[in-house]
Amino acid sequence: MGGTFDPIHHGHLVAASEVAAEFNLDEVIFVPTGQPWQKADRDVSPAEHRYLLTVIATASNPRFSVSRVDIDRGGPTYTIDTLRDFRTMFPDDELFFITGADAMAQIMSWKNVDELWKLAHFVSVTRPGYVSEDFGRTEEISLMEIPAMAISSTDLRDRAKAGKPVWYLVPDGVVQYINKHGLYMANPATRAADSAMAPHSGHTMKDNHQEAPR
Ligand SMILES: Nc1ncnc2c1ncn2[C@@H]1O[C@H](COP(=O)(O)OP(=O)(O)OP(=O)(O)O)[C@@H](O)[C@H]1O
Ligand SMILES: O=C(O)c1ccc[n+]([C@@H]2O[C@H](COP(=O)([O-])O)[C@@H](O)[C@H]2O)c1
Repeated sequence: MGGTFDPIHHGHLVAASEVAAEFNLDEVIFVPTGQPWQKADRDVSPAEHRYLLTVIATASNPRFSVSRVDIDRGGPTYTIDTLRDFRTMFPDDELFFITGADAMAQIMSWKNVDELWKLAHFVSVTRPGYVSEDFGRTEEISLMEIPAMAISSTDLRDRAKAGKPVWYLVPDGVVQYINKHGLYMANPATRAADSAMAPHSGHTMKDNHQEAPR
Protein backbone atom coordinates (compact mmCIF):
# COMPACT_ATOMS: atom_id res chain seq x y z
CA MET A 1 0.00 0.00 0.00
CA GLY A 2 1.64 3.19 -1.20
CA GLY A 3 0.90 6.58 0.26
CA THR A 4 2.29 9.90 1.29
CA PHE A 5 1.13 9.17 4.87
CA ASP A 6 1.46 12.80 5.99
CA PRO A 7 0.34 11.64 8.52
CA ILE A 8 -0.82 8.02 8.37
CA HIS A 9 -4.34 7.63 9.82
CA HIS A 10 -6.96 5.01 10.64
CA GLY A 11 -8.42 5.22 7.12
CA HIS A 12 -5.15 3.81 5.76
CA LEU A 13 -4.95 1.15 8.46
CA VAL A 14 -8.54 -0.04 8.07
CA ALA A 15 -8.10 -0.22 4.28
CA ALA A 16 -4.99 -2.37 4.66
CA SER A 17 -6.57 -4.61 7.26
CA GLU A 18 -9.75 -5.13 5.23
CA VAL A 19 -7.90 -5.95 2.02
CA ALA A 20 -5.52 -8.30 3.83
CA ALA A 21 -8.47 -10.23 5.25
CA GLU A 22 -10.47 -10.31 2.01
CA PHE A 23 -7.55 -11.42 -0.19
CA ASN A 24 -5.87 -13.57 2.46
CA LEU A 25 -2.62 -11.64 2.18
CA ASP A 26 0.47 -12.82 4.06
CA GLU A 27 1.70 -9.28 4.58
CA VAL A 28 0.82 -5.69 3.86
CA ILE A 29 3.86 -3.55 3.17
CA PHE A 30 3.28 0.17 3.55
CA VAL A 31 5.42 2.16 1.15
CA PRO A 32 5.73 5.86 2.00
CA THR A 33 6.42 7.96 -1.06
CA GLY A 34 9.73 9.72 -1.61
CA GLN A 35 8.59 12.74 -3.61
CA PRO A 36 4.90 12.41 -4.56
CA TRP A 37 5.07 14.20 -7.92
CA GLN A 38 1.32 14.84 -8.14
CA LYS A 39 1.53 16.72 -4.81
CA ALA A 40 4.37 18.98 -5.98
CA ASP A 41 2.14 22.03 -5.51
CA ARG A 42 1.90 21.58 -1.74
CA ASP A 43 4.19 21.24 1.26
CA VAL A 44 4.94 17.61 2.08
CA SER A 45 6.68 16.72 5.34
CA PRO A 46 10.20 15.28 5.17
CA ALA A 47 10.22 11.61 4.18
CA GLU A 48 11.94 10.52 7.39
CA HIS A 49 9.07 11.88 9.50
CA ARG A 50 6.48 10.17 7.27
CA TYR A 51 8.47 6.94 7.36
CA LEU A 52 8.70 6.92 11.17
CA LEU A 53 5.02 7.81 11.56
CA THR A 54 4.21 4.81 9.37
CA VAL A 55 6.50 2.52 11.38
CA ILE A 56 4.86 3.64 14.63
CA ALA A 57 1.33 3.23 13.28
CA THR A 58 1.91 -0.27 11.93
CA ALA A 59 4.13 -1.67 14.70
CA SER A 60 1.36 -3.44 16.60
CA ASN A 61 0.27 -5.59 13.63
CA PRO A 62 2.61 -8.50 12.88
CA ARG A 63 1.33 -8.63 9.28
CA PHE A 64 2.16 -5.01 8.61
CA SER A 65 5.59 -3.74 7.67
CA VAL A 66 7.09 -0.65 6.06
CA SER A 67 9.39 -0.38 3.07
CA ARG A 68 11.82 2.44 2.33
CA VAL A 69 12.20 1.64 -1.39
CA ASP A 70 10.44 4.76 -2.66
CA ILE A 71 12.27 7.00 -0.19
CA ASP A 72 15.71 5.52 -0.78
CA ARG A 73 15.37 5.49 -4.58
CA GLY A 74 15.26 9.27 -4.54
CA GLY A 75 13.57 11.56 -7.04
CA PRO A 76 9.86 11.58 -7.89
CA THR A 77 7.99 8.45 -6.84
CA TYR A 78 6.38 6.37 -9.57
CA THR A 79 4.49 3.17 -8.79
CA ILE A 80 6.01 1.54 -11.85
CA ASP A 81 9.39 1.71 -10.05
CA THR A 82 7.87 0.51 -6.76
CA LEU A 83 6.33 -2.53 -8.41
CA ARG A 84 9.46 -3.37 -10.43
CA ASP A 85 11.46 -3.27 -7.19
CA PHE A 86 8.92 -5.47 -5.41
CA ARG A 87 8.87 -7.94 -8.29
CA THR A 88 12.65 -8.23 -7.94
CA MET A 89 12.47 -8.60 -4.15
CA PHE A 90 9.58 -11.09 -4.24
CA PRO A 91 9.98 -12.98 -7.55
CA ASP A 92 7.60 -15.81 -6.67
CA ASP A 93 4.86 -13.94 -4.82
CA GLU A 94 1.54 -12.61 -5.96
CA LEU A 95 1.56 -8.82 -5.61
CA PHE A 96 -1.38 -6.56 -4.84
CA PHE A 97 -1.38 -2.77 -4.83
CA ILE A 98 -3.94 -1.18 -2.50
CA THR A 99 -5.41 2.23 -3.22
CA GLY A 100 -8.42 4.27 -2.17
CA ALA A 101 -11.07 5.28 -4.70
CA ASP A 102 -9.56 8.78 -5.04
CA ALA A 103 -6.14 7.47 -5.98
CA MET A 104 -7.64 4.91 -8.36
CA ALA A 105 -9.61 7.67 -10.10
CA GLN A 106 -6.25 9.25 -11.06
CA ILE A 107 -4.44 6.09 -12.10
CA MET A 108 -4.68 6.75 -15.83
CA SER A 109 -2.36 9.73 -15.24
CA TRP A 110 0.32 7.59 -13.58
CA LYS A 111 3.62 6.86 -15.30
CA ASN A 112 3.62 3.78 -17.60
CA VAL A 113 0.09 2.91 -16.56
CA ASP A 114 -0.22 0.19 -19.22
CA GLU A 115 2.62 -1.74 -17.62
CA LEU A 116 1.27 -1.46 -14.08
CA TRP A 117 -1.43 -4.05 -14.67
CA LYS A 118 1.20 -6.68 -15.53
CA LEU A 119 3.07 -6.22 -12.25
CA ALA A 120 0.31 -6.37 -9.62
CA HIS A 121 -3.39 -6.81 -9.04
CA PHE A 122 -4.94 -3.52 -7.92
CA VAL A 123 -7.47 -3.31 -5.11
CA SER A 124 -9.38 -0.05 -4.84
CA VAL A 125 -11.27 0.47 -1.57
CA THR A 126 -14.23 2.74 -1.06
CA ARG A 127 -13.62 6.19 0.44
CA PRO A 128 -16.33 8.65 1.52
CA GLY A 129 -16.78 11.39 -1.08
CA TYR A 130 -15.31 9.47 -3.99
CA VAL A 131 -16.81 7.23 -6.64
CA SER A 132 -15.18 3.85 -7.18
CA GLU A 133 -14.09 3.25 -10.77
CA ASP A 134 -12.44 0.23 -12.41
CA PHE A 135 -12.30 1.59 -15.97
CA GLY A 136 -13.74 -1.72 -17.19
CA ARG A 137 -10.52 -3.47 -16.12
CA THR A 138 -12.30 -6.02 -14.00
CA GLU A 139 -9.47 -8.56 -14.32
CA GLU A 140 -6.83 -6.13 -13.13
CA ILE A 141 -8.74 -4.03 -10.59
CA SER A 142 -10.93 -5.24 -7.73
CA LEU A 143 -13.30 -2.77 -6.13
CA MET A 144 -13.88 -3.42 -2.46
CA GLU A 145 -16.28 -1.86 0.02
CA ILE A 146 -14.79 -1.14 3.44
CA PRO A 147 -16.19 0.60 6.55
CA ALA A 148 -16.40 4.31 5.73
CA MET A 149 -13.58 6.26 7.34
CA ALA A 150 -14.08 9.96 6.63
CA ILE A 151 -10.50 10.82 7.56
CA SER A 152 -7.87 12.51 5.40
CA SER A 153 -4.30 13.59 6.06
CA THR A 154 -5.20 17.06 4.78
CA ASP A 155 -7.89 17.41 7.43
CA LEU A 156 -5.54 16.08 10.12
CA ARG A 157 -2.85 18.62 9.18
CA ASP A 158 -5.45 21.40 9.25
CA ARG A 159 -6.74 20.24 12.62
CA ALA A 160 -3.26 20.07 14.15
CA LYS A 161 -2.45 23.53 12.78
CA ALA A 162 -5.66 24.92 14.30
CA GLY A 163 -5.02 23.24 17.65
CA LYS A 164 -7.97 20.88 17.24
CA PRO A 165 -7.63 17.29 18.49
CA VAL A 166 -6.50 14.50 16.20
CA TRP A 167 -6.80 11.89 18.95
CA TYR A 168 -8.59 8.70 17.84
CA LEU A 169 -8.35 9.63 14.14
CA VAL A 170 -4.77 8.33 14.20
CA PRO A 171 -3.00 5.83 16.49
CA ASP A 172 -1.90 7.31 19.83
CA GLY A 173 1.79 6.97 18.91
CA VAL A 174 1.18 9.13 15.83
CA VAL A 175 -0.28 11.91 18.00
CA GLN A 176 2.71 11.65 20.30
CA TYR A 177 5.15 11.83 17.37
CA ILE A 178 3.32 14.87 15.93
CA ASN A 179 3.58 16.57 19.33
CA LYS A 180 7.18 15.67 19.90
CA HIS A 181 8.33 17.04 16.55
CA GLY A 182 5.84 19.87 16.28
CA LEU A 183 4.61 18.68 12.90
CA TYR A 184 1.98 20.69 11.02
CA MET A 185 2.30 23.71 13.26
CA ALA A 186 1.56 27.18 11.96
CA ASN A 187 4.90 28.70 13.01
CA PRO A 188 8.10 26.90 11.92
CA ALA A 189 10.13 28.80 14.56
CA THR A 190 7.84 27.41 17.24
CA ARG A 191 8.19 24.00 15.63
CA ALA A 192 11.99 24.07 15.93
CA ALA A 193 11.81 25.13 19.57
CA ASP A 194 9.27 22.46 20.37
CA SER A 195 11.10 19.65 18.64
CA ALA A 196 14.16 20.42 20.74
CA MET A 197 12.16 20.04 23.95
CA ALA A 198 12.33 17.00 26.14
CA PRO A 199 8.99 15.23 26.60
CA HIS A 200 7.09 16.11 29.77
CA SER A 201 9.07 19.33 30.21
CA GLY A 202 5.99 21.07 31.53
CA HIS A 203 5.85 23.33 28.49
CA THR A 204 2.42 23.72 26.93
CA MET A 205 1.69 25.01 23.45
CA LYS A 206 -1.88 26.12 23.64
CA ASP A 207 -2.30 26.75 19.93
CA ASN A 208 -0.73 23.59 18.63
CA HIS A 209 -0.06 20.96 21.21
CA GLN A 210 -2.41 17.98 21.17
CA GLU A 211 -3.62 17.87 24.75
CA ALA A 212 -4.03 14.32 25.97
CA PRO A 213 -7.64 13.38 26.64
CA ARG A 214 -8.56 13.45 30.33
N1 LIG B 1 -10.11 7.46 4.57
C1 LIG B 1 -9.64 6.67 3.60
N2 LIG B 1 -10.38 5.60 3.17
C2 LIG B 1 -9.91 4.81 2.17
N3 LIG B 1 -8.71 4.98 1.53
C3 LIG B 1 -7.95 6.01 1.91
C4 LIG B 1 -8.38 6.89 2.97
N4 LIG B 1 -7.41 7.83 3.13
C5 LIG B 1 -6.46 7.56 2.23
N5 LIG B 1 -6.75 6.48 1.49
C6 LIG B 1 -5.93 5.88 0.43
O1 LIG B 1 -4.63 5.64 0.98
C7 LIG B 1 -3.62 5.90 0.02
C8 LIG B 1 -2.64 6.91 0.54
O2 LIG B 1 -3.33 8.11 0.78
P1 LIG B 1 -2.63 9.46 1.25
O3 LIG B 1 -1.40 9.15 2.03
O4 LIG B 1 -2.52 10.39 0.11
O5 LIG B 1 -3.73 9.98 2.32
P2 LIG B 1 -4.78 11.15 2.16
O6 LIG B 1 -5.60 11.15 3.40
O7 LIG B 1 -5.51 11.03 0.86
O8 LIG B 1 -3.80 12.40 2.13
P3 LIG B 1 -4.02 13.93 1.67
O9 LIG B 1 -5.29 14.42 2.30
O10 LIG B 1 -2.78 14.61 2.18
O11 LIG B 1 -4.09 13.91 0.15
C9 LIG B 1 -4.35 6.37 -1.25
O12 LIG B 1 -4.52 5.25 -2.10
C10 LIG B 1 -5.69 6.83 -0.72
O13 LIG B 1 -6.72 6.71 -1.70
O1 LIG C 1 3.14 6.28 -10.60
C1 LIG C 1 2.65 7.41 -10.60
O2 LIG C 1 2.81 8.20 -11.56
C2 LIG C 1 1.85 7.84 -9.39
C3 LIG C 1 1.17 9.06 -9.35
C4 LIG C 1 0.46 9.41 -8.20
C5 LIG C 1 0.44 8.54 -7.11
N1 LIG C 1 1.10 7.37 -7.21
C6 LIG C 1 1.12 6.45 -6.03
O3 LIG C 1 -0.16 6.30 -5.47
C7 LIG C 1 -0.02 6.05 -4.07
C8 LIG C 1 -0.94 7.03 -3.33
O4 LIG C 1 -0.46 8.32 -3.60
P1 LIG C 1 -0.91 9.58 -2.74
O5 LIG C 1 -0.33 10.74 -3.51
O6 LIG C 1 -2.42 9.56 -2.73
O7 LIG C 1 -0.31 9.42 -1.40
C9 LIG C 1 1.47 6.26 -3.74
O8 LIG C 1 2.08 4.99 -3.66
C10 LIG C 1 1.99 7.02 -4.93
O9 LIG C 1 3.36 6.80 -5.22
C11 LIG C 1 1.79 7.00 -8.28
